[in-house]
Amino acid sequence: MAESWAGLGSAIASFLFLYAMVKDHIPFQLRQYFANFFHKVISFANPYQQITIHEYNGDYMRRDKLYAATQAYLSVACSYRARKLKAELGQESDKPLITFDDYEEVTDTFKGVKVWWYASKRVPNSKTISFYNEEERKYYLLTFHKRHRKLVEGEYLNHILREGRDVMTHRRQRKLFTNSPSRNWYGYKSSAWSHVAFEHPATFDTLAMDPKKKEEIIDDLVTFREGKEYYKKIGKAWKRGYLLYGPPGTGKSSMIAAIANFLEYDVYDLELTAVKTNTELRKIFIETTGKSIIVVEDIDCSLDLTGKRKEKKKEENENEKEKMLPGKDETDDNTKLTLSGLLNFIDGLWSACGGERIIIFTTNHLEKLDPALIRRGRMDMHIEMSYCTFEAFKVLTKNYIGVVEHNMFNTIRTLLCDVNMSPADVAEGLMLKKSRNKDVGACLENLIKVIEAAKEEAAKKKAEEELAAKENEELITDEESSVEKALDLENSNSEK
Ligand SMILES: Nc1ncnc2c1ncn2[C@@H]1O[C@H](COP(=O)(O)OP(=O)(O)OP(=O)(O)O)[C@@H](O)[C@H]1O
Repeated sequence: MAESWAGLGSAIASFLFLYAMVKDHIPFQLRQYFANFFHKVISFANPYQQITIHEYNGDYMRRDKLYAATQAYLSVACSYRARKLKAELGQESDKPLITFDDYEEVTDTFKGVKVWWYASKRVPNSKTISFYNEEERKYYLLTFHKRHRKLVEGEYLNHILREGRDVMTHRRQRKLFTNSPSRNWYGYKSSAWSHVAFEHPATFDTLAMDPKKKEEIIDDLVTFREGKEYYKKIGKAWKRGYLLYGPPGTGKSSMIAAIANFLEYDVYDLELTAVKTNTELRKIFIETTGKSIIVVEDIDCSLDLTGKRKEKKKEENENEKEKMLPGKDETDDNTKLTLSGLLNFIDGLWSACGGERIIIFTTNHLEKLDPALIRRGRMDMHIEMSYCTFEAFKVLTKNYIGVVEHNMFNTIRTLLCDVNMSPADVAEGLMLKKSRNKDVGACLENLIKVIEAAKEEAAKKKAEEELAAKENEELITDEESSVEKALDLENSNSEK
């Protein structure tokens, strides 16, 4: 065997030597013909096939999406098998991406089939004087056996795309958008949204509320996140609306942050009072992306029951009321933002625009909202954020002072039943402060004082209200009796 390999080696060497000698005397076309012929022979004999995935294709300004997904996939799936690794921080990310270095090869196995990945780059030829400033062109080379071609093309590449996108979603720096118009650095392209990094720390663990209700919400979110096929099957847009209502300081904004962190979505904080027309609302919406939450906080302060803008003059409002009834304002698209514009936005355009979007309205006054705005189907889940219950209090003590049980808990439980305290007020009372020597007992004592003061304040307010109501009642009774007396006098005079 060794002899035959040695014979083949020397035959090739002799052939190459001869070829080098006569190469310059062979016409170019013939040389080309030989090159093609050898290439065919080698391809025929080689049982392996290769696919190249370039970082930049055609449009050099844009990174190829398959390349980016492959890089993300390989960083998680097989980079640990490489000897040399490299780390980089992408523009859209806040976590370094660890992948295998150039000229490294790793293997992957999909459905029992082994494939090879090789990272490489094409370095520009320094001898060539190029008009353009040529840069390195990176690429991945995927090698697999020819008999697995169908599996690789049909399933493996899709698998990489899907998994890679998931990895990118987890790693990306999430954003908080607000609809204050801005111009980006391209100059020619203006955007309806400006953004900052979304870094709110609230999670469902830090949220103080009834644990059962919390479970229900998490369950609903998970069902939504995994419901792509289901929504498709039932012919509904992949979207969900949540209405959060409750008094100030009960955690509505914290809940939005917790949802965004749980689903890893971006947040679009829509300031409706800054939107002038229905057309503008549509334009703003079209610029949002999937995997996002669109939030309208204090919806009752943005639009009133009939949809008229708060700041309009009274007499204008009278005319507008007519026009702004749902379904009547199609011609007004360019002149004002209306309730029906918002309803159309939720039902029509929003449904038509891609999937995986959540819309959240918050309000302190549920009773002020138009039922049409919050009916099921538009706002699928109504979530009440209530005053601090004992269960919610325990979540706060666990997070704020690290205790789940204490002999002062019973007193606090009784007090919380007697008075309406928002979780924000309770949280403030529990804050570990230097003045309290960061002592748990001192914090709880302080909280008891705060709740007692609130209780006293509430009792005082109630007494004042009762007194005012009584005085009002007496005033009405006095007025009624004087009117009656006046009538009696008038009647007796007329009888005379
Ligand atoms: N349920 C809660 N769980 C944990 N922390 C809470 C909760 N409610 C309020 N807080 C604390 O109080 C602060 C204010 O709460 P948040 O802004 O979420 O209330 P809100 O209901 O949105 O108030 P508003 O209606 O005034 O906007 C938060 O930063 C948080 O620290």
